[in-house]
Amino acid sequence: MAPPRERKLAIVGYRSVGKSSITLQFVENQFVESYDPTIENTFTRQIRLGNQDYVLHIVDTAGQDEYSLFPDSYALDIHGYILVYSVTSTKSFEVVKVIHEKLLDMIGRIKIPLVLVGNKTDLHMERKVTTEMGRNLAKNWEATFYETSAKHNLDVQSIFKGIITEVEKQDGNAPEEKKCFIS
Ligand SMILES: Nc1nc2c(ncn2[C@@H]2O[C@H](COP(=O)(O)OP(=O)(O)OP(=O)(O)O)[C@@H](O)[C@H]2O)c(=O)[nH]1
Repeated sequence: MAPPRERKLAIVGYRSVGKSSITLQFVENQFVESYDPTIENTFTRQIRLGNQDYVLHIVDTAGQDEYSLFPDSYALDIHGYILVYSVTSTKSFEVVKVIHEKLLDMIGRIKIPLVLVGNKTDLHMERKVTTEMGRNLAKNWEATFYETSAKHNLDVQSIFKGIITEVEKQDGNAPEEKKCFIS
């Protein structure tokens, strides 16, 4: 079997949308109710997609707003981006659009491997951003769209499977098989 491919992913979005919670669910199968703002952490986890192993380095970034300067380092060695908003926050949905613009500007390419994620779907009563709105935005970007609940571990794994597929596509290696085995 081919040696594992190392891929570095950045998870970005407005404050408190669940970036750390998604990362923690994926890497450690845990959910924490309390909120502790992130500065920056990198987590590592291995997954298998088709016949290929991947070592994923996930950079859990600090929450941004529309005025934040996007750190230059996020343009350098990142293979793919996970853009997250919360379905309970219109503001976070607006901010994710600004972040997308900044990313395109900074990287200087129209197409970069990214996925769009609407998190906190378990908070039905507090929902402000409809599935349709998220889907339309992703369609504009030609990106894959997921709605997730980090709390209930709903579709969290799909995000990582999806972003790897995007990274491979843009490297010109479409994975033979879409199945994802988590090891
Ligand atoms: N109900 C619910 N709460 C969530 C979910 N994901 C995260 N939270 C809560 O939302 C708060 C913020 O979550 P974090 O994962 O710290 O958010 P973050 O985007 O990393 O925040 P920053 O570090 O400020 O950027 C915490 O209290 C979490 O418990 C979810 O899917 N459902």
